[in-house]
Amino acid sequence: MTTPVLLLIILAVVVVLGAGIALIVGRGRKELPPPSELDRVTEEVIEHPEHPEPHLEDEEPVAPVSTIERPEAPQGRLVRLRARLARSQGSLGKGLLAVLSRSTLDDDAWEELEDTLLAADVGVTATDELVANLKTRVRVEGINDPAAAKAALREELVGLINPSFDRTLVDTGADGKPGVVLVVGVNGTGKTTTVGRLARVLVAEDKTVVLGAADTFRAAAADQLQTWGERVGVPTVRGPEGGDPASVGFEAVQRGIADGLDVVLVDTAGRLHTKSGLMDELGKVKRVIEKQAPVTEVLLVIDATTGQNGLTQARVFGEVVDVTGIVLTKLDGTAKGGIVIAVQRELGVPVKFVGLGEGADDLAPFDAEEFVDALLS
Ligand SMILES: Nc1nc2c(ncn2[C@@H]2O[C@H](COP(=O)(O)OP(=O)(O)OP(=O)(O)O)[C@@H](O)[C@H]2O)c(=O)[nH]1
Repeated sequence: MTTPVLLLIILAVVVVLGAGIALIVGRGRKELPPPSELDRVTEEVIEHPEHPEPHLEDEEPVAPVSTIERPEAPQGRLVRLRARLARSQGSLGKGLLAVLSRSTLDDDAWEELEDTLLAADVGVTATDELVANLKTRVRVEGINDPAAAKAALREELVGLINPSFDRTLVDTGADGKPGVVLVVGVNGTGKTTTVGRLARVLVAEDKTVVLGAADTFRAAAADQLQTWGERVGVPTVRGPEGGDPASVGFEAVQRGIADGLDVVLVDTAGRLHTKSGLMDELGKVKRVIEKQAPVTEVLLVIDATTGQNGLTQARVFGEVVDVTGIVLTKLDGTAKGGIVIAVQRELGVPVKFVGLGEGADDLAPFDAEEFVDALLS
């Protein structure tokens, strides 16, 4: 072999080897996050050593929602939902009115009234109170016609639901910080749905919002929340599946402060009130969030169809996180609207919203008089 040919072969081998090495090195580099991302993660670990897990927003993107919706305006929503409430609680109202429209209110009639109230989950003490008050009024005021009896029943029911409770959502923060709303409850009560619907209510009021997906048990839950947000153009802060929920709450509020937003809505994982470890974790979520800004509202979501169990949940959650308002969901799926009275008594805090269907705007602010009127319509 001549020297030029030998040189050519050596040159070709060097070129091929060089290209191969460059390819391998290039692939290795691709797997590292960009330097700016690494810096951010490192900073977070240094800043919050108690939550060492890095949190990347929108880490697992879900399919983007193409158009941003305009949520239903409050007025139209109320008219529509009032009718639905009347339909769902119709049998309770009819039952009560049927008893009161009798020509004589004898012991049997009072007993029947009592049974109807108990069957609607009003609770024993509230039922006893209502029946005793009505009996007295019938006697003292000489009520002897159905219309007057209905008016007295209306007043007594409104009184039991306590119209003086302030039922406005406390979503305004102090010192230029956002309002922070923490949404808690047992599994499947409708927490994520409620956060999504509240975001829509706030967007319809022209407020700026960020969502915190502190349900890190299931990636699907964070996806679900993110989709709710995307539908109305609201961002979601989320963490890795199985990560620290307190960290996600902390970061969501941090984001709310940094971006000068009005409200941070934090969704939490469903937890059984009987599991003390999970309840402790919830207490921690609130404490960690409050390193950034005070939680202005803790909403406990209760499924109206769960009856007595809902009351036990209310008691235990109330002990751990100072519940300030109740959201009663699935009221469309039960005629046991009396739970409104029972749960307020149990916790001493107002029902602020009721869920009346599976639609995106099927959440209504609760109002004592409207509720009773719908019941007795
Ligand atoms: N009929 C009716 N269904 C509702 C209402 N609110 C929520 N739901 C339904 O209840 C189911 C559970 O809702 P989610 O929001 O996923 O409940 P969650 O509490 O976040 O559930 P976990 O994260 O598993 O604890 C969904 O199918 C909702 O559509 C309501 O007011 N009426």
